[in-house]
Amino acid sequence: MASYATPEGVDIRGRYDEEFARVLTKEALQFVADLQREFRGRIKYALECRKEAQKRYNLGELPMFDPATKNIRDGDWVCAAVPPAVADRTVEITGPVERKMIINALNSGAKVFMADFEDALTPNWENLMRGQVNLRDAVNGSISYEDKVRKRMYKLNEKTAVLFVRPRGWHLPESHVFIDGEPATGCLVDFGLYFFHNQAKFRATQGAGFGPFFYLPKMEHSREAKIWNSVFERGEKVAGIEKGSIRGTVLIETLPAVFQMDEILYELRDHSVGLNCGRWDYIFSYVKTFQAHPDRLLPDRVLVGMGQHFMKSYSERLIYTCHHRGVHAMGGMAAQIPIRDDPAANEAALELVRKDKMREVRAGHDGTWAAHPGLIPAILQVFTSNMISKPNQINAVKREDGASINEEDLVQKPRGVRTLEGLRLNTRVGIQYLAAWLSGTGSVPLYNLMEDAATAEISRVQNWQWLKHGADLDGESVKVKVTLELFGRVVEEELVRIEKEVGPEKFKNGMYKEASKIFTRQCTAPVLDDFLTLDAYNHIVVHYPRSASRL
Ligand SMILES: CC(=O)SCCNC(=O)CCNC(=O)[C@H](O)C(C)(C)COP(=O)(O)OP(=O)(O)OC[C@H]1O[C@@H](n2cnc3c(N)ncnc32)[C@H](O)[C@@H]1OP(=O)(O)O
Ligand SMILES: O=CC(=O)O
Ligand SMILES: [Mg+2]
Repeated sequence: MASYATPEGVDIRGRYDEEFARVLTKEALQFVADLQREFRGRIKYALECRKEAQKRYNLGELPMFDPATKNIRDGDWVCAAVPPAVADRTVEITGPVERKMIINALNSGAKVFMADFEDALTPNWENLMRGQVNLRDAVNGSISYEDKVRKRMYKLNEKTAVLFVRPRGWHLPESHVFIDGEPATGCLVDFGLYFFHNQAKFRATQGAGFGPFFYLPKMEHSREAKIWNSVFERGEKVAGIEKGSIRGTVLIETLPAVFQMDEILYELRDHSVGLNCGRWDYIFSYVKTFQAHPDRLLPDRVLVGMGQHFMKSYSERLIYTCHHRGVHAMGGMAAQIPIRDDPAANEAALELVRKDKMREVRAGHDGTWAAHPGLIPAILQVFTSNMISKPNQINAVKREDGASINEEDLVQKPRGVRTLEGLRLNTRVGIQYLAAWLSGTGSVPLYNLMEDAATAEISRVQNWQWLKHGADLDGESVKVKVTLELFGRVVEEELVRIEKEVGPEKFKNGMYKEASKIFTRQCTAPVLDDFLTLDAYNHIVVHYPRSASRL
């Protein structure tokens, strides 16, 4: 049986495939193994620090600005100049590293495409390795895809979006790649393979001498940004390219990170191209951080938007920080997507997206995200007609008022009602998302909204929080408390509703029952699981020669 040629200490346990073998070369694996060996100690320490910080929040502490790094916040430094290739980031489309979607996204008219190994992707072996093959072909310009059923051929246009790649967060292991007897760190595999194969071509064709470009997710502290900075420096050294060639935009999508924005930019100051408001994970992180604070229960998920004081404060402080340091302040993702079969509903969804983007551009954001190509013309229109300067507003909108946004603003309790329908919707969405994720699809349309790992996390932790603290639900004629009994009934009833909605055939062949088990266990766990996908990951690991997964 054919197998991968691996360097000393590296063991590939995923399926062998000739195409994958062209990515998993001995030299590329050596690069990944070197990264793993050099940084594993620091990564473990950073993850331990997250746990320690959480213990303090559980004892009642609130996240805050660190007095020890006041000099960095007060300092008069700026990040390296923005590379010309990414000066204009008015609209960025995002999507999983799936072949057809990569082509569609690069051709979409967006300025940037963020190819996602993270929130939008199930990190199973096939998706990850095909994703690497697809990105290599995309950077080469040779990517194509044939839809045989629709008799349609996909290939790249003359002009395409600039590619950014988002590797997984620090917490996710890659259990198909063992290095010195331990699973590799997922993001080092994603970064390492992509960088090794594409860095030279990318700089020559897309980055005008700079790149590759990355989005860096889910960090909680500047020490994690410092590790990424060292990883970038290591990559530059191995490739023999100038320091500052590689660039990354950090997603501010955890509550602790909002108090570290200057420090994160400072650590990455030679390699930064800004920050982005990862609003969905941010909401998830608010619940996680305050998991032991019964006075900070979230209202229904649909009510936690950018209008909540803590969310508004976060985006404005981010704009102020980025512009102060000379880099882009990127907006986030509106969850609405086009609704094909209902023009009125479609227009209403588009209007919500326009409103969200209007708020962002007026606040001073330099660009924003689109979940779907159908939204790009409207978003582009809102941004280009309302920006004070082009191609970005870095120097035009300073938001000096952002300096006075304080710790209280950033953690202010969200307002709104909690309802039984909220509990039901969380459950219905959480189970359906997880069923899709287990089957290999990491972003799905549900009830006319985009759902991915970040939005599903909100459903999970909100249910957990309401159960843990016995939240009272509003709007019922008699007082209703969220209890295990009530939740058990809701899960049963929502499963029946899901079966009705998707049909018995799809329900039987899908992973709904398995998803319901995992989701229910996580919502009722005595101690909150750190991540939905960390536990669920064990269910998608398939070692070769084939061993049974846990399902
Ligand atoms: C919280 C966060 O992290 S946000 C970032 C992570 N999340 C994402 O990136 C989500 C990206 N978006 C998507 O995955 C999809 O748009 C979904 C799942 C929400 C909706 O998908 P679908 O229902 O399949 O979309 P729909 O059927 O309308 O697609 C129409 C066409 O647009 C394409 N398309 C849809 N979304 C995208 C996208 N984001 N990028 C590229 N192409 C896309 C489809 O491939 C399809 O192409 P085709 O006509 O050539 O076949
Ligand atoms: O990654 C983006 C988010 O909103 O989460
Ligand atoms: Mg996210």
